[in-house]
Amino acid sequence: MSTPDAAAPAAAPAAAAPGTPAADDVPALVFDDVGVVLGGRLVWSEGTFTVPQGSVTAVIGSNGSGKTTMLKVILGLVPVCSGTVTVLGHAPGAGNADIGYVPQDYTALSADAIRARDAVLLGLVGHRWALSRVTAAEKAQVERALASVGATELADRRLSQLSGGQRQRVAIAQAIVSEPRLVILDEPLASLDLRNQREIVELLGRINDEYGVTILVVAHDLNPLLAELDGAIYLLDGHAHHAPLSGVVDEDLLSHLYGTRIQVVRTPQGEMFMRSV
Ligand SMILES: Nc1ncnc2c1ncn2[C@@H]1O[C@H](COP(=O)(O)OP(=O)(O)OP(=O)(O)O)[C@@H](O)[C@H]1O
Repeated sequence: MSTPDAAAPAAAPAAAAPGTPAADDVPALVFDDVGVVLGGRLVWSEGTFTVPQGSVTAVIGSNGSGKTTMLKVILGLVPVCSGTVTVLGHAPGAGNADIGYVPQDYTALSADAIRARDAVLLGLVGHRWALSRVTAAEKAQVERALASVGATELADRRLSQLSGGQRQRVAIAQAIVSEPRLVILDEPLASLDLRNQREIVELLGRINDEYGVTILVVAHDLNPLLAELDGAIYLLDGHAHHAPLSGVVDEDLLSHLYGTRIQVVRTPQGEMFMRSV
C-alpha cells in the first residue's frame, strides 16, 4: 500500500475469511451481489463478477457513477451494504500489503518538497517511517522501482520540480516498490498530454507483462488504454458489471454508458478507437 489513507483500517463487510493466503490461482476480485450505500443513497448494486489475476481492467462509468467508490470498496475503506467481496483471496483490507494504490490526487496528497526517491521509499517503509534505519536491501528495492518506471534520473528531484507525467511515474514507482500483486490507479491519465498518456499506458503494460501484476485503472477515455486492456468493470444504471474487452467495445453499451452516441472505428490496419458522434 502506498498511501496513509489507503492503509486505514478496513471496514468490516461480509467477505471471505481473513488470513487466507493469496494463492496465485485465486481471482484478483470476486464480487457476489455487492451493493454500496453512501450518505443514505445507493451508489451501485448487484455487482456480481470475477476479475482474473494478471489481467488489466478498466473501471468506467459516467461522473458520479461510483468508480472511486468501487476502488474504496476493494481497498476496504468503504463497507458494502450487501453481498460479499474477496480481494486476492482475502476480505477487503485484509490483504492490502499485496495492493499498490495510486490515488486520483497523488500530487495533492504528497508533500511537494519530498524528493522522488523518498516518496518511493514511503511506499516500502511508510508504516515505520523514521522509526528505524532503511536497509541496503530496501534502498536497492527503491532504486529498482525507480528504474522500472524510467525515473532513475528524477530520484533526487523534489516532487514540486516534476511535470505531471514525471510525478505519475514516481507515483507508480511508489505503488509497485513493495512488489504488490494488484495495482489500482484512479485516473492516472487525467491531465497528461497524449505522449505522456501513451508512455504511462506502455509502462502499465510492461509492469503487467513482466511481473504478472493485476492492474485496475479508472479511466474516462478508454482509447489510450485499449491496447493493454483485457476487460472492464462498468457502472451502468446504478449497477456494477464486468465484461471482457470484446463485450465492452460495443457502440450501444458505450453510448448508454456515456449518455452520448459513441462510434467504434476499426481501421484497415487493425487499429480500433472510439469517438463521440
Ligand atoms: N463520503 C460520501 N458520502 C456521501 N456520498 C458520497 C461520498 N463519497 C462519494 N459520494 C457520492 O457517491 C457517488 C459516487 O462517487 P464517486 O466519487 O465514487 O464517483 P466517480 O464515478 O468516481 O465520479 P467522478 O467520475 O466524477 O470522479 C457520487 O454521487 C458522490 O457524490
